[in-house]
Amino acid sequence: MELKELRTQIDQIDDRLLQLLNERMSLVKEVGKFKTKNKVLVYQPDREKAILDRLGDLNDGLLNEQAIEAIFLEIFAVSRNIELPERIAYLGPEGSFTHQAAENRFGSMSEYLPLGSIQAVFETVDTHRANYGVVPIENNQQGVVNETIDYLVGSDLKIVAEIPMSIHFSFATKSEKLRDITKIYSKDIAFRQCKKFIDDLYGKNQVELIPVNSTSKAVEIALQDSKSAAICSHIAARQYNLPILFENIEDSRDNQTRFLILGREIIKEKSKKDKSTILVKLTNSNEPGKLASFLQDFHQANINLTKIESRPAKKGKNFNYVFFIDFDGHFLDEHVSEVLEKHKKEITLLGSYIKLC
Ligand SMILES: O=C(O)C(=O)C[C@]1(C(=O)O)C=C[C@@H](O)C=C1
Repeated sequence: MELKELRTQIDQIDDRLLQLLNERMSLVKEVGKFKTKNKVLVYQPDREKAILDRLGDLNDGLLNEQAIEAIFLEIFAVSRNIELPERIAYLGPEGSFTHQAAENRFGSMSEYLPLGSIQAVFETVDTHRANYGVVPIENNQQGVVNETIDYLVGSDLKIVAEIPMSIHFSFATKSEKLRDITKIYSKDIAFRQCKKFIDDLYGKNQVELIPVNSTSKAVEIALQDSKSAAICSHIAARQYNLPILFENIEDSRDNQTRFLILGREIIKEKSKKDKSTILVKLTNSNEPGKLASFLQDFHQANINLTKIESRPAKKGKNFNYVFFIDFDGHFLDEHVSEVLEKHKKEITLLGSYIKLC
């Protein structure tokens, strides 16, 4: 078939796609009216996941799972904005990996607020200046982000979803010849994680590695100096239109960060596979066996604990601790609700949400 004919057919399909998308959005608008009237949350991650799963099972064409997900996450984001414009606060700066995680989930239609600290993200959601907040909670190479746990302990915000994201670095530069590059800018940690790539490309000592505060800053500098490059997130390079020469240059493919989406209300709908997060402040926690007997109740109810972190309670003179616990199951599951009820004085439920990792 001639190119012209192929393009005519593509145009016809695009016309149909547009019409179908608009039909979809009319229905979404009705859903929005229902939700406003009945005070139901706009963001329903379990419903989105169910749609993706259904489409994945149905699919027998050229699109792979990631492509379907990317297209539909963008459609959901547009839908949510039609229902109610969303404003997302995240730990900045722009172009950070948290920004990338937020955009992956909330799409390009939402309004984004880059903030300078995890505390500011909590405050902004708490005071209704944003609908949701996105913060990192742990990295599989470097452990938990204590600051996030500490603010979860001190705030009324809830966890509405988790976003696991593989951390990939890109090599971006204006230079057309690799051998012209004399300086590479990035965060310290990024140099460490891309050491093999840099050594392979430049050998030892042929290029100066200059650490800066954020990978977005690295991009800004590399944009000014065509004899330099930045090691950065994909989103940062794209934002400043700095050409990416190599993608996924990190030494280890296992580098994953988990982010949390924070909201003001707990998600009540269950999905096929949920997890929950609770905070536990044991009364008389110094009594021997207190923690063990508390955990035993979970074990007896057949609840699988997947994480337990302890943080200083920061109250009183003693060494008291708050436990941050993740387990499989939803707070509405009978076997879970019984244990939560038994320990209701000691437990604060932070949320039940779809388990993605
Ligand atoms: O089903 C809903 O509750 C909707 O609001 C519709 C829709 C969608 O576009 O399919 C949009 C947002 C929700 O997060 C889930 C699904």
